[in-house]
Amino acid sequence: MKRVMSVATSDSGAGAGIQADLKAFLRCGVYGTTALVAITAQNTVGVRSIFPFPPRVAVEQMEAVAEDIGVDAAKTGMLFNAEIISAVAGAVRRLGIPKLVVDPVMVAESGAKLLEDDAVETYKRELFPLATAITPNVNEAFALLDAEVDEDRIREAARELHSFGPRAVIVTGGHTTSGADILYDGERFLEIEGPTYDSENTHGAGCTHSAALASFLARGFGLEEAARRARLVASEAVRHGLGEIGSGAGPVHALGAVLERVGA
Ligand SMILES: Nc1ncnc2c1ncn2[C@@H]1O[C@H](COP(=O)(O)OP(=O)(O)O)[C@@H](O)[C@H]1O
Ligand SMILES: Cc1ncc(COP(=O)(O)O)c(N)n1
Repeated sequence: MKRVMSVATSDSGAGAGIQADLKAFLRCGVYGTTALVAITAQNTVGVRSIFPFPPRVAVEQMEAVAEDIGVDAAKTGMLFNAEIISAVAGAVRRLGIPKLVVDPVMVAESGAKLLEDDAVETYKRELFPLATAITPNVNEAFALLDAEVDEDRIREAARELHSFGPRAVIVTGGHTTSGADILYDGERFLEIEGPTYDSENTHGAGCTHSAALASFLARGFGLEEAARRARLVASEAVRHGLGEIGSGAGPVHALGAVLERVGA
């Protein structure tokens, strides 16, 4: 079984973050491990507080897992500050993690800020160059470039983000009119299309997508096929989103489609 590590933050409501990643790993047929960098006190309505760990906490977890269990691919989620991003980048390099998906989480579905302002430069300088793919949503793509969101300029934004060194950029389409994820690999653009559901229960969609992408890369699929499968897993999770859990945006349900198929 392939081994995929999530380097991310805990969401106490378990809709996003490390908890969403583990559910996605299970859904995608890989063995999931975790390196926690921070804890949020969070529910479907909002984020009350954020407690970051000292950077070495993340590094020691990454080393412990790599030395015994191994890491075929990793994803990063909410990393919160520049020190943590820098320490994680150092560990990815030293441990020789072969495939890396960087989901530059900046703002929660509920509106809370999940990244300190001065951390954007560290992402671009230290972590993006190590990434197989970065997966900003449309708001994050433009925020990383300090630009206003403009749906007609997503391709330009992807091209500019590619210049920071990731092998590919996938701008996810959950908040765009077309709903397609836009993949740019430095040579061509691909529209990763799929069903779009009219649902408010999308808390954790981005986390599920990046964890699924890392899983399919670990399993040996090429980037395009992995991106198509990740789009499908994320959209299925949205389709089965749990409106009855909490009073805000309900959590996605990564295993919903699988449970439906087995009649559970
Ligand atoms: N309403 C939806 N229907 C189907 N797929 C969706 C929907 N919302 C998001 N997705 C998919 O979930 C993944 C995450 O997208 P997005 O919502 O852009 O990220 P984030 O959760 O980080 O804001 C993408 O693959 C996107 O296409
Ligand atoms: C710990 C953690 N990580 C990531 C997200 C983003 O997920 P979403 O945009 O779906 O709120 C979150 N809210 N909390």
